[in-house]
Amino acid sequence: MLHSNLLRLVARGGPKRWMSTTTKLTSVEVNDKTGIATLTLNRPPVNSQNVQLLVDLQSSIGEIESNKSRGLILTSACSNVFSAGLDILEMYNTDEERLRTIWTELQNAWIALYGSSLPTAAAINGHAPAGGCLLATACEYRVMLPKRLIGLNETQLGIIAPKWLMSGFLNVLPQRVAERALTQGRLFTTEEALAEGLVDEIANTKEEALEKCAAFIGSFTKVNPLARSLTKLQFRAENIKEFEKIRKKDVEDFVALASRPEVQKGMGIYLENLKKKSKK
Ligand SMILES: CC/C=C\C/C=C\CCCC/C=C/C(=O)SCCNC(=O)CCNC(=O)[C@H](O)C(C)(C)COP(=O)(O)OP(=O)(O)OC[C@H]1O[C@@H](n2cnc3c(N)ncnc32)[C@H](O)[C@@H]1OP(=O)(O)O
Repeated sequence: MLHSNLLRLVARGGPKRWMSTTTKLTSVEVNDKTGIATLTLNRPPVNSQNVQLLVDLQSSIGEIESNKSRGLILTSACSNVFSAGLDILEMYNTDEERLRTIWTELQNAWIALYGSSLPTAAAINGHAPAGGCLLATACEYRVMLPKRLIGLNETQLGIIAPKWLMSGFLNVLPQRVAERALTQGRLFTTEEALAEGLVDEIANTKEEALEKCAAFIGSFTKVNPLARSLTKLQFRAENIKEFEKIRKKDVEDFVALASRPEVQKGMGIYLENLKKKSKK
């Protein structure tokens, strides 16, 4: 009781310490009382994942791990979007080297989060399609605001999510639900996501979502951290091993796919539609 009251107090603006951070598109704040770090994605308007955001994310995860925080909460500074996934503008009309860098940094960011030994939770305070869902499902626990969308919608864009990118999704959904959702490119509403187990709780505000994430991380207070992390990593080891085997080839596969004229044309149309929609 005392512990959860403390977490609530702290999440509402109790004593906080800003850590020195050299990154710009992510920030890290460690709560002095709980030792829990909040990692905020800060690339308005939609936290689309360009190379810089992905590099900053890795650097912030590294910073949190080396500062021995008790856990990591991933959230967004954007008011209605957790992350819109990969920055399509960066993948459009570019050269192979840039595509290679984008994909390598996405892989690096995913493995840093998925393979983190710390307890991790996502406070999903907005939509989380594609790469946004990837980051959320790399965490161990998800709390989401109502009436937002989450899922891997790649097939809707005519593209295929590789196996490693589905790992987190497959960790939390029954195979049958995951297969159907992935083939349909389905985006779940928060309420549907809760019913299927894609998210663990719903919160009405970002503050409440942070509180619930902190309570999840607080649930490990009495568990030996080494035993906890080794147990977590045992569950994830197979996916990580499979990923390591194919990661180089996966970069080349992505570059080949994303450079295809018809895929580039599709991206152009998708971007145009996004822009038209946002002007309405
Ligand atoms: C397409 C990739 C092709 C080939 C690669 C091949 C295979 C590899 C597998 C790839 C695996 C991962 C893929 C991805 O992550 S791709 C990205 C998929 N993301 C989406 O489909 C989401 C698109 N965005 C939205 O649906 C909405 O923006 C969202 C998130 C629901 C928020 O809605 P809203 O708050 O109303 O905001 P707007 O739509 O008005 O957007 C504001 C502004 O942002 C621009 N924008 C949105 N999303 C992206 C994006 N992902 N990349 C770049 N830019 C984006 C949007 O155009 C608006 O711009 P404006 O200039 O008009 O203000």
